[in-house]
Amino acid sequence: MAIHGDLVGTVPSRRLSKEELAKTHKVHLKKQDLSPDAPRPVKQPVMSEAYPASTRSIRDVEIIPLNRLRVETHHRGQGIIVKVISPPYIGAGAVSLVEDEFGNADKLAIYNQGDSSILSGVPEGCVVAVKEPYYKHNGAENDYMICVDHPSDVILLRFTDPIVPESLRLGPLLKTGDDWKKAGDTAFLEKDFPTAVFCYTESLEALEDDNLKPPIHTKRAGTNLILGRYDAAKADALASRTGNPSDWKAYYNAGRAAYGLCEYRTSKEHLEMALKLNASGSGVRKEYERCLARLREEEMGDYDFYAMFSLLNPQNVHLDVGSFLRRTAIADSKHHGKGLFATEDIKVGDIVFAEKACLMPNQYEPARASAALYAMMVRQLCDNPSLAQTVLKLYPGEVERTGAEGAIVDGVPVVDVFLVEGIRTKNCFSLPLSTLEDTKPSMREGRQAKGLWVHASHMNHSCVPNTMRSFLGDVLISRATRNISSGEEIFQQYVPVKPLADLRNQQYKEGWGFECACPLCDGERQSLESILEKRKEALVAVEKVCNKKLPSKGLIPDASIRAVDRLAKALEDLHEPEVYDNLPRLTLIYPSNWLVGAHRGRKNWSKVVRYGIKVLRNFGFKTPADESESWNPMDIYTESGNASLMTIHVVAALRRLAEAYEALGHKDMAKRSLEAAEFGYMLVTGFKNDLSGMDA
Ligand SMILES: C[S@@+](CC[C@H](N)C(=O)[O-])C[C@H]1O[C@@H](n2cnc3c(N)ncnc32)[C@H](O)[C@@H]1O
Repeated sequence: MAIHGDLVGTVPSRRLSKEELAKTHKVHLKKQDLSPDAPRPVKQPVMSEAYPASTRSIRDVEIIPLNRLRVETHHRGQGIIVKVISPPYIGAGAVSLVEDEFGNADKLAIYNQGDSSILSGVPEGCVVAVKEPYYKHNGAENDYMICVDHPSDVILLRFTDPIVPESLRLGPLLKTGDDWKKAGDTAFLEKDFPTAVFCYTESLEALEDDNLKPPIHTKRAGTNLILGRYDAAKADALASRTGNPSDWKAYYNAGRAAYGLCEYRTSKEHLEMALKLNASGSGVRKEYERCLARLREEEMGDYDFYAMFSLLNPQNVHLDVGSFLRRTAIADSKHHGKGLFATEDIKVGDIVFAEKACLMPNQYEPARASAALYAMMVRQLCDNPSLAQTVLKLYPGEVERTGAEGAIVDGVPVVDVFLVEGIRTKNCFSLPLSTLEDTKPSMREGRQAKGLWVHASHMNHSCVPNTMRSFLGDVLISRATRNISSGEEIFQQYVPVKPLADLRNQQYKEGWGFECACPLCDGERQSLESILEKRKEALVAVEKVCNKKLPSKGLIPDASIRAVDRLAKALEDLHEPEVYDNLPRLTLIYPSNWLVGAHRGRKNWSKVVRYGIKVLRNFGFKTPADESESWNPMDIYTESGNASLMTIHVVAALRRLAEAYEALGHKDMAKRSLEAAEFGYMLVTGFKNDLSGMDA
C-alpha cells in the first residue's frame, strides 16, 4: 500500500498498540520456530534512497519518545532510547519489539549487523539507543517501524549507563565482575562469542580492583581474535600485560592480532617480545617465522606460485602471503582523483605489485557474490576501525561523504552502508579461483567471486593498459605488459575491452561514470563519424558471415574464406592509417582470428602466418609489414609503443604462428614464437605455466 502523501512528516494519529504488535510478532516468531534452519536471507545491497549515517554521539542528540516519531522522516538531531521487549524475528534484518520509558511500544528493524555483533540477535531485555532514526510506514494501516540501515546508528547501552532512563534500567542482571566473567565464560563455551565479549566488557566495568582485570582482558582478547576483531584483540592483549614474564602471552596475542590486520612489522615486534619472555615457546616461534616470511614477501615479492596454486581448493581460497606493493605508490592522477604510479623502472613481465585481498568472501556463485562481499565489508569495517579508516577512503562514485566516515563515535566506527555499497561497486573485482584454471576451455564458466583490494583500487582504467591482472585465490598479481618507467601511471583494464569505442565508453559511463581518454579512445575519436558508422556496419557483416563462431575442426568452404577476407579488407580500409598507425584495430581482431583458424584447418601454413601476424598487429603490437621478413616475436613486448592490448588471444595467435612456422620448416621462428607465447601466458595467468594448459 502506498503511503498517503499527507502522512509524510507527520506524527501518526494512531499506531498499533503494544498488544497488537505483540500478537503479530508472535506469529512471525512461531513461523521462525517452525523452520529454524531456513537460510537467513542476506540483505541485498540494493537499498532505498541514500542518507548519511549519524555522526553524532547519542549524548549530543535530543532523546524523544516513540510517539513523537514522524512518518518517513530522518530525525536529525534526535534519538531514541528503548528496551527490547521481545526476541527478534530474524529476516533480512532483526525485527524486535521495543518500548520507551513512557510505555510506548514500536517495532525496531536493525539491518546490516554482522554475526560478530550482539545486535545481530538483539537480546531481549537489552537497552539500545538509535541515533537519528528513520520511521517508516510499513504498508498496512497504522503499521510503522523504526528502520536502522547504518550499523553505527544503533548502540547497545550498558545497563549502568547514566543515559538509560531509570524505568528502563532493570539491570544490571548480574552485579559483580566475577558474575559477569562467569557469564562470559559460559557464553564462550557455548560459542556465543559476541555475548562473551559483552559479558567480559561488563565484568571489566564492574571490577573495581585493577589487578583483577588483566585475565579478563586476556579472555576478551582471545574471543576477539576468534571473531576477527583484530583491533580490539590487539588493544585487549596489550591491556592484559602485568609486567611479569607471563606477559609473553599478551605479546603473543597482540602479535597474532596484528598479523590478522596484515601489520606484519608490528606483529614481528610483539612476537619478538613474546620470544624474549618465553624463548622456548614453539608456538610463538612458529608465528614469528610465519611473520618473517610475510615480511620477506612484502619486501622481495618472491612468491612460490606453484606452491600457492597447489594449496588452492574451493575451501581454501585465502592464501597466507604478504603483499608486494613497494614498486608502486598512490598519487594524484591527471585522469581522475588518485592513481597508482611506478616508483621504479619496471621491466615487461615483471610483477608490478601482488596484493592479498583486503576482503573477499569465499562465495563463487555469481548471484550471491556481490551480497556476500557487501555483508563482509560492513561487518569487517564495524569490527576493525583501522580497516574502516582505509577502506572508507576509497572512491565511492556519486555517494556523498560527511567527512566523519570511520570516526569513532560512541565507541564504534561510523559505517555508512550507502558509502560501503558505492565503494564496493566502484572498486571490487570479479575473480575466478585462479586465472590459470579460468583460461582452460574445460573450465566451468561463470564461477566468479568478488573481492576488494585496496592498493589495486587506486588504479585507473585504460583500454590499452600497461599491466595485466590475474588471480591465484585471493591474491591479485599485476604484471607489466610493457616496460614501465619510474613515475609512469599504472593502468589496468576494468573489463574486457569492447571493439567499438562508443559501446565501450557507454559501459564505462554506466559502470564507473567516466569517459576513457586512453590513446586508443582518443585516437578513435579522430575518425570521421561517417567512417565509424561504416565500420560498425562492416563489423556486423563480418560477424554474420563468420556465424559468430571461429571455425572448429571441419573445413571451411573456400567461398566463406573469400567472403571474410573481402570483408576484412574492406574493414581494414576503414581504419585511417594516420589515426591507426600505432593503435589496435579491435574490430579487425575477430575476422583475422577467424581467418587464422580457417587456414589452419586447411593446413595453409603461410596464410596462418599472414593472419597470425595480423592478429598481433590488430592488438596494437609492432609486427613486420611483410610476413616473409625475419623478425623476433618477443620484440612485440618491447617495441610496440604505448597502445598495445595484451590478452589470451595474443598468446593463442603466437602459438598458431609457432605451429605454422614449424610446419613451414622455420624452426627458429617457431621457437621464438613459442617463447613469446609462453611469456604472454605468464602475463595472462600471473606465473610461468605450460602452454598445454590452454588446450585442457
Ligand atoms: C577504482 S577507482 C580508481 C581510483 C580513483 N581514480 C580514485 O581516485 O580513487 C574507479 C574510478 O576512477 C575513475 N576512473 C578510472 N579510470 C578512469 C579514466 N581512465 N578516466 C577517468 N576516470 C577514471 C572513475 O571515476 C571510476 O569510477
